[in-house]
Amino acid sequence: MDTIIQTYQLKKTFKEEDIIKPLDFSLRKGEICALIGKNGAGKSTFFKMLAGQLMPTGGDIHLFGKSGKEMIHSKKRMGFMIETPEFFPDFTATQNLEYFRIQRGVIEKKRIYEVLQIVGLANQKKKRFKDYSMGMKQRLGIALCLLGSPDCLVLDEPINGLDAEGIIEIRNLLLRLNQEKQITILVSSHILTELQLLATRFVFIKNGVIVDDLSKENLNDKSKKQVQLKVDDAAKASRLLEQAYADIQYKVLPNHIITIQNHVEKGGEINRLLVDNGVLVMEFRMEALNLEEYFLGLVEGNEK
Ligand SMILES: Nc1ncnc2c1ncn2[C@@H]1O[C@H](COP(=O)(O)OP(=O)(O)OP(=O)(O)O)[C@@H](O)[C@H]1O
Repeated sequence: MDTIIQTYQLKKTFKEEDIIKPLDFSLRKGEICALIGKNGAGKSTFFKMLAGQLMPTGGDIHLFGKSGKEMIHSKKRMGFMIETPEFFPDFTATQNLEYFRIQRGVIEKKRIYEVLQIVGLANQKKKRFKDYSMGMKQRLGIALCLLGSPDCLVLDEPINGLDAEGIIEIRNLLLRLNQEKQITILVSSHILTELQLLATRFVFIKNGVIVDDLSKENLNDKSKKQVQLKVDDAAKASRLLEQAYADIQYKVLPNHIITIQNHVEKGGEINRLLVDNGVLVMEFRMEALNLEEYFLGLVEGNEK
């Protein structure tokens, strides 16, 4: 079974507003898939439907190939962290996990020590939860997800609010879980760069719609620099560019600015082409593409 999560036309409406538009998504075994979207894009709503915390308005969910009542068994193979769990502030990690172990019916007590070992909290046995750093709190949340020995983790913004050190801790932990324990991971964030070093696949969500779905390699290609030009006649410059390069990818932005996403290595040649044909080039620069704006479609302009 290579597909772990599959949704078919999954939809959620709140008060007649479509928060998740009919959405087809699949998570394949072994992936670390990042779901990237601004606040309010619908990430938590989507995850809550996967976890069974929210009833979909329409569509279907399959987990490990099972849906409906049969999905109960598949759920046991999943670990969800949708909101930071309510841990007892005066309890230690062990005491907190013992409470949830009993509540969730995990038989083996020794599993607590195993998961604390995995998340690197085994040597913090005496510290109370309220004295934990944000990173440690998140790691305990992940330890709780791991109690039932899941094959797949679904984590909603586990890096949110962490400092640089905390981000590295969680990133390394998730990489280890994926590589050493073969756990498939679906993780969300509203900041692409937080997950850029972690994920193998990037899915961008905007207003409840998946607007792009890229492998790590595709994303790296897109991260290349772009050329930005300010000209006196954007329409003429566009015509010249299209005549010279049939496959050119560019956008015309307000104020006669043109950005070019491919052929960036030919910057000098492009400049000469425009100038030789009577276009005044007032500014010419190479800049890194703001991937988040690009993928979430925030950049205004006439996309070719
Ligand atoms: N129970 C609810 N009733 C009505 N509207 C809701 C409810 N839950 C979420 N929404 C709305 O759905 C939209 C998506 O919210 P959601 O929490 O899924 O977004 P998100 O991408 O996870 O963002 P964030 O990172 O801010 O949590 C928001 O506009 C939110 O106000």
